[in-house]
Amino acid sequence: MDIVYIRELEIQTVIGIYDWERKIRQTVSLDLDMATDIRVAAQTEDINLTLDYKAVSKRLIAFIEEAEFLLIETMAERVADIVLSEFPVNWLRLRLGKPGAVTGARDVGVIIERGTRPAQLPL
Ligand SMILES: Nc1nc2c(c(=O)[nH]1)N=C([C@H](O)[C@@H](O)CO)CN2
Repeated sequence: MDIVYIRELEIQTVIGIYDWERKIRQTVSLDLDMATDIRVAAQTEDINLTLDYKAVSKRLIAFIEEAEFLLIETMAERVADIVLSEFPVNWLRLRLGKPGAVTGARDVGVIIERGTRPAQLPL
């Protein structure tokens, strides 16, 4: 199994549990590893026969920009649901970070894996 990935996709959104956070937009940063099979696309050079990382990115930007979650956990679960249900992906690993949310830390966040992990995928 192969991986199509997105790294450090930064999106502005309303996110957070505190009153002041409900009044501003903050940046979330997203890394996504998506298990798929790239071999047919590699042979044909047909974008329609692979997982289009631009299409995934545009869908997630549109969703997250409109969202107003309290917790990044909730956002992460919803993002995973979208990717698994709308794109040809059986398994994913998502890192969702909120850079600058904790003084002294560059980034904080969650990492989740969802779907059926391909047997030959290394840890
Ligand atoms: N596990 C989590 N911890 C915290 C979250 C969160 O979404 N998940 N959120 C906050 C606050 O919104 C924080 O980011 C404000 O600086 C605190 N902890």
